[in-house]
Amino acid sequence: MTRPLVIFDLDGTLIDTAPDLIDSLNHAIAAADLAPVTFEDLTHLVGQGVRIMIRRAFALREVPLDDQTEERLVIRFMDHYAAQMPGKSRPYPGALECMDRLAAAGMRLAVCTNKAEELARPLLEKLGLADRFDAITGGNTFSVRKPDGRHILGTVEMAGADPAASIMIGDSVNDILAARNAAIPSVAVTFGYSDVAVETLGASRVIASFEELTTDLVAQLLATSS
Ligand SMILES: O=C(O)COP(=O)(O)O
Ligand SMILES: [Mg+2]
Repeated sequence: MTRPLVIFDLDGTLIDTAPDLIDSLNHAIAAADLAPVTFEDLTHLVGQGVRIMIRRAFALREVPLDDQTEERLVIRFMDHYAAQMPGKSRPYPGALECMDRLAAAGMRLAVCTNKAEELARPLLEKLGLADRFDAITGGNTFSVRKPDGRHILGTVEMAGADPAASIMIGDSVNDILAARNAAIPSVAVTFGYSDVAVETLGASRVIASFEELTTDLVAQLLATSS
């Protein structure tokens, strides 16, 4: 049997990056005199990478944003974020044990994030996690990104895995839609950065902690989808 591939979203799923995202976003937008954002704001801003996060912060404050300022603030964010990595970002409780358990059962792991690959990869390296994954793809790895299903399918291909033996774990609508568009099962976590209740996203399953992500659950979701 093909070894299953468990694909994790990064921000708000595998790693709690919110404190650093908020710090770097506030550092960037302060240069344009925008008021700082909070965690509650972040759940509406995050999900489509840095550029969209900055655009949404300006929209939130109802301040117009020209292309030149946008470019400058994207660089300001990226520089600040990269300089302090891994900062306060840590895997969610139970994430390491979960990955250990799945790997011990012969399952393979990948990351499919809308975070820029040049931020995602070093973050995982600095946390000592990068070697666990057969593929790490970001929002700029392909010409499309989540919710486009091809972001997931490209990740599966890069990992040398089979879409029919793959599942996606995520915290936001992008992850669950991307999984649906790739025709693979999905698991939504309740502890991430969704701006809506994850129960409404149509995931195959909802979990409140990584303890619930067992090898049995993965096997069960793959069996019912094939
Ligand atoms: O950084 C973002 O905007 C989204 O990242 P994620 O896809 O890992 O949640
Ligand atoms: Mg996420």
